[in-house]
Amino acid sequence: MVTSRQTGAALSTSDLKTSLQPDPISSALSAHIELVQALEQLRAPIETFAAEVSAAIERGGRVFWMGNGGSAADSQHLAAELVGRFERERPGLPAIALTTDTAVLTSIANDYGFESVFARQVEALCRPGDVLVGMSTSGNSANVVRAMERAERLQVYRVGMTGAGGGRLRQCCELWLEVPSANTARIQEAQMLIGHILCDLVEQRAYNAANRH
Ligand SMILES: O=C(CO)[C@@H](O)[C@H](O)[C@H](O)[C@H](O)COP(=O)(O)O
Ligand SMILES: [Zn+2]
Repeated sequence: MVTSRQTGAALSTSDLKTSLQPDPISSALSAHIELVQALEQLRAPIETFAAEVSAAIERGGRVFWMGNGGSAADSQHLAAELVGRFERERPGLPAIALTTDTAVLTSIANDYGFESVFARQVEALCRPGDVLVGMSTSGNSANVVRAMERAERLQVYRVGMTGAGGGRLRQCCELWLEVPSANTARIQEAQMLIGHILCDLVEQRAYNAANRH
């Protein structure tokens, strides 16, 4: 069996199909465009996502991001947009990616196992009223699921961003954003678009608050 992940999940039929396409460029572009158009159906959950993140920040909370592989990079990218700047000048916003500190990640993985790398950080850093965002294409990464379960006990607002179906992550988050695709790369592209829209909405609110007279 062809496997692609640490989780041992088999490559999906659509992943395999993509590698056999006679015109991979056109097929990737068409699949991307079709998926982006389908994101209109996520308008309401995206608005809720932005409202929850803004409300958490306004009450002194923080937004934490986590994920594996491409989703780790995406977590860092989105945290950076909020701490630094997206498109407007406004105060820095408190966002933290749980994927960055190699000493913390390796000590937890070495002493407790890789499945605990995010959960242990959630236990140490998250407080009631914070937001935790889990980015996963399968929804089945054990370290992300375990961290969400830990966050529930801490009264942290939990957002799951997944591909079609949502895997195990769907069950343990309060807000679920489902990108309707089974192709890992296409899901990640759509998740970054959702993330950038979120940054725009949250930043706009922070900008308005900072410039109110
Ligand atoms: O970026 C890619 C594939 O596009 C990979 O690095 C991918 O993120 C890794 O295989 C992850 O381990 C997949 O985890 P998940 O999205 O199922 O939670
Ligand atoms: Zn990728």
